[in-house]
This record gives sequence, structure tokens and C-alpha cells, in this order.
Amino acid sequence: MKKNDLNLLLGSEVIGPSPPPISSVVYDSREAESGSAFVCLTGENQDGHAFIEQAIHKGAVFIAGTNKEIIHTYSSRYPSTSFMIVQDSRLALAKLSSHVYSMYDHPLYKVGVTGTNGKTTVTSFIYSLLNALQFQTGSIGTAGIWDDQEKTDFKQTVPTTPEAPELHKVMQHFRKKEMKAVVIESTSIAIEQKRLASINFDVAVHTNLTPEHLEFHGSMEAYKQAKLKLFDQSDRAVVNIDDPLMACDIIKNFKGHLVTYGSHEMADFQVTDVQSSIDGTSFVLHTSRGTFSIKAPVYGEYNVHNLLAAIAACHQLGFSIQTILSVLSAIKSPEGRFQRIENLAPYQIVLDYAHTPDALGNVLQAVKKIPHQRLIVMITGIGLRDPNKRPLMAEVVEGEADEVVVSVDQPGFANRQEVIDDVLQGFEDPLAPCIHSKLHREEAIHHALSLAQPDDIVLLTGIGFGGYQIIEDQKVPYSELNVIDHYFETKKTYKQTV
Ligand SMILES: CC(=O)N[C@H]1[C@@H](OP(=O)(O)OP(=O)(O)OC[C@H]2O[C@@H](n3ccc(=O)[nH]c3=O)[C@H](O)[C@@H]2O)O[C@H](CO)[C@@H](O)[C@@H]1O[C@H](C)C(=O)N[C@@H](C)C(=O)N[C@H](CCC(=O)O)C(=O)O
Ligand SMILES: Nc1ncnc2c1ncn2[C@@H]1O[C@H](COP(=O)(O)OP(=O)(O)OP(=O)(O)O)[C@@H](O)[C@H]1O
Repeated sequence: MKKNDLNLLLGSEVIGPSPPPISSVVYDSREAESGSAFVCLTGENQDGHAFIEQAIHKGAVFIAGTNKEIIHTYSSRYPSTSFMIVQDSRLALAKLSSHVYSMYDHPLYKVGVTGTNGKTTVTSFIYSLLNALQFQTGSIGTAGIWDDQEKTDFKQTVPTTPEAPELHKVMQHFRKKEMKAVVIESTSIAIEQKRLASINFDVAVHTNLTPEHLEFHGSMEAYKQAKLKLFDQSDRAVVNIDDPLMACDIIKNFKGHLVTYGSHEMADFQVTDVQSSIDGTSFVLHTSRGTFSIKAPVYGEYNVHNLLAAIAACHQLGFSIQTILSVLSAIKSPEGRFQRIENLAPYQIVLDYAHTPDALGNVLQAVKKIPHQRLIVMITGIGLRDPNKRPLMAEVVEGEADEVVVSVDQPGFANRQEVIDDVLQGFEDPLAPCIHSKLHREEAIHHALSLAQPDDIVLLTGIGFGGYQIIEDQKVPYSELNVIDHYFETKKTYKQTV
């Protein structure tokens, strides 16, 4: 790769020779191989500059970092390797990745979905609608990396939005397959860490803003500012007009073509007359192109709003509303988002990823619309995240359920009992007999199921999906469905032996 091209791309001077063609971009020295570019990032525990030598020994031909002294030291020690001192290594990582993984020039529409709650759901709705419209689309996010047919085996090192090299590698693969679009869940952390920095989105979608990730951003204002950046790199926008915290900022500042959705009468995609039933939700959609009566296989008013976001996003890509509505029956919800487990027990089991107070409040309202006797709810406190959120989960559920089981998700290094105590603080009467606590999610699920009687609903919320729990610094495999199956298996064995 020519020195000048690299200088122009990254806005700095190459030290040493022009590197040979760069075959991969890595931020982890252990992944370096012959022809790699290694970008030094400063993490929570380590400084990537400490691994330059390892990257070179593994074959890296180009090293970028921010630490002048270290870069100069290594460039003298390894004169045949190319180096660069950059202002911002994360930006350099994004730009380099976009350049190196641009082998196919097949056009790929890019849709970014941001918001505190609903990203995975809206991403999945857009993905299934576009594919049903024969517009081959992939998706990237908490539910994994999907091409237009199935989940791929691209390694996902970050829970939701991959680091820039992985993102661009996936998009290169989609372009190679001549797919037409990709929907990318765009978390505030990813935006702040510039993982998406060199992507120009065709459509950016906003769902809502409520407190989350404050342990990372520090304040709601910083959290909002991070999400707003996505709209500076998109040609079109879809905005939830009902969101009091962020919609106005986008509407005021967005320069491209913007449409709004929600219940507000000013919404371009306005919803009224929402009616829930056992097999889905019906509602009326009002647009400048007409009014439509719709029935869709989704539960809860918030999911109707997620659906509107998806319809509006597809419309922003050029599909007519009638065409989009003709494939509504094809929409798919991601695993664990209002997932109903049937035929296991004489009561209903609903699994839901709600792990913010806002999400919990919404799913409780949705579940209560399903006919039932008693409602048993499991809630969790998250060890890895902002402790201030924990008691709010209790505040939201108090008075809404007949039995509440409190447990822990993603404990990390947190003390499980302390996490539970934080949650319990949110109840007016934490000692009430209907409040139970269990240190482990598995035990809590089994306890909640054991409390159920015919016609009850057991609502299991929290981070039960994704395939693992983070315990200390290990990702320990975890399957919600196996835990539930195990409960019924042991019950059967117990019955047979008594
Ligand atoms: C907590 C956190 O932000 N972790 C991120 C961080 O890891 P870290 O701080 O532990 O890294 P580190 O161990 O200090 O190492 C620093 C650098 O040295 C490199 N290194 C390290 C060791 C070595 O031998 N060689 C080497 O090169 C590392 O690869 C890294 O680049 O730096 C890594 C590289 O950039 C990230 O991939 C990693 O994201 C982890 C996987 C993560 O879980 N992040 C979460 C917080 C996240 O991004 N979540 C959002 C939101 C999810 C949601 O909304 O629910 C997401 O988009 O998923
Ligand atoms: N539009 C919405 N408004 C409020 N709550 C929602 C909305 N959509 C989904 N939820 C709730 O949030 C939970 C998580 O939904 P989803 O996974 O789609 O959100 P997310 O933004 O991707 O979350 P995460 O970033 O943690 O993966 C759902 O199970 C539901 O309880």
C-alpha cells in the first residue's frame, strides 16, 4: 500500500517504508498474521501499545498508535515495518477497516438502528420485511450476524455492535454475495467508540431514550449526544416522535429526509386504535398515503411502535406502504423478546429480555392484557451495569404482579447478594411474602415455575438470551430454554419415582 494513500486516509505520516498490501486489520495482537495492520487501542485493563512487538512477530506490517515515544522506539527497532502516530486510534481503526475490506464494490444499503430499547426487535423486523420483499438483507446485532438466509458463523467479540474490522469484514462478505442491504444495531457505546465512524448510513432509526449505560457515558446528556452522532452520518432518518428526550434534537438538527412515527397526531406514521388479542395486535396506521387497518403477529403496544419504525425504515428505502404491508405476516421477533413458550405446562410462560425499568414497565402492561389468573414475574439486577438502575426494577414491578422473584444477571465480579439487596431496596415492603430472592438465575426460574398454577402467567425477564452469562471475567455458557426444560424434566422424573 502506498505511503501517500495511507497518509491521506489516516491524516498522518507513515514512518518507515511503504507497507506491502494490508490483508487484515486487527486491534488484538493475538489475531495478527502475515500482512496485518495492528492498531493499538487503550482498553480498561491493557494498553495495546504493549503488544506491538507481539503483533510484528506474528507478521504485522503496519502499526498505528497514539503514543509518540513508543511508536518512535519501535520504528527504530523494526526499520522494515511501517508505523504511524495517529490522533485517534479508534478513528484510524474504522477508516483503515473500511479501506482494507472494500474488495467488492456492489452497492449495499445500510440501516442503523439506535435507541435504549427495541434495537434488536426493530432490526429483526426490518430484516424480515426486507427479505420478504426479496431485498436480500443481512443483520448485525445482539441476535447475531445473519445473512439473508441464516445466522452466519462470523465470530462476535462484542455483544451487540462489532468492532470496526469485524463490521467491515461482514459487509464485504455481504457485498461479495451481492446482497442489497444490511441493518446494523448501533449502540451508544459503539458510536462513542467510533466503531461505525466510517459508515455512511442510508437510514438511521431512533427508537427511544431512557437511562442506560450511565456507567459508561457518565450522564444522560452524554448518552444522548452519543446516539445523536448516528444521525450526522445518515442521509435519511426515522424518529419516534413520542420520545420526549431525544426526538426534538434529531428533528431540529437533521439535514436529510426525516419521517416520524408514534401515537402523536403529528407523526408521519401515526398509530391509533391498538387492540391486543391472543394471536397478535391490531391497529390503525395513518399516513399521508392513506389509512390502513392492520393486524400483526406482535404483542404489546411498544412492539407496534417497533413495527412502525420498521415500516417507516423500509419506506425510506423506497418501498411503497402497500407493498410493505403485503408482507407483514413475515415479520419475525428475535429470540427472547416476548417469546411465548407453549405446551409445557397448564400455565403460560413468557420470556422477555426486559432489563431496563422502561422495558419492564412496557412488557408488564403487555402481558397483563393476556387473560390469566395470577402473574408471577422474575426480575433481575445486572452485576455489570449501573447499580442505580437495580432498585428501579423493583419499583416498576411492585403492585403489578402476584409473586416476584428477584435474581442476578451478568454478575461479573459483583457480589450476588449485594446486587439482590440493591434491587430489594426499591420495594416499599421488601419483606412481603410475595417477594422471593434467588442468587442464581437458574434457581430463580425454577422457583418462579414452582409457584405457578393452572392459567397463571410466568414472566421471566432479564438477560436470559445471548448464550452466556458473564461470571467474574468468564463468559459461561447459559441457555434459558435448557433451564426451563430441565425444570420440567426433573418434575417428570420426580413424579415417576414417587
Ligand atoms: C468493557 C469494554 O469496553 N471492553 C472493550 C475493551 O476491552 P478491554 O478494555 O478489556 O481491553 P483490554 O484487555 O484492556 O485491552 C486493550 C487493547 O489491547 C489489546 N490486547 C490485549 C491483550 C493482548 O495480548 N494483545 C492485545 O492486543 C486488546 O485487544 C485491546 O484492543 O476493548 C476491546 C477492544 O476494543 C472491546 O472489544 C471490549 O468490548 C467488550 C467485548 C464489551 O463487552 N464491550 C461492551 C461494554 C459493549 O461494547 N457493549 C455495547 C452495548 C451493549 C448493549 O447495549 O447492551 C455493544 O455494542 O455491544
Ligand atoms: N420500543 C420499545 N420501548 C420500550 N421497551 C421496549 C421497546 N422494544 C422492546 N422493548 C423492551 O426491551 C426489551 C429488549 O428489546 P430489544 O432487545 O429489542 O432492545 P435492545 O435495544 O436491542 O436491547 P439491548 O441493547 O440490551 O440488546 C424487550 O424484551 C422489551 O421488554
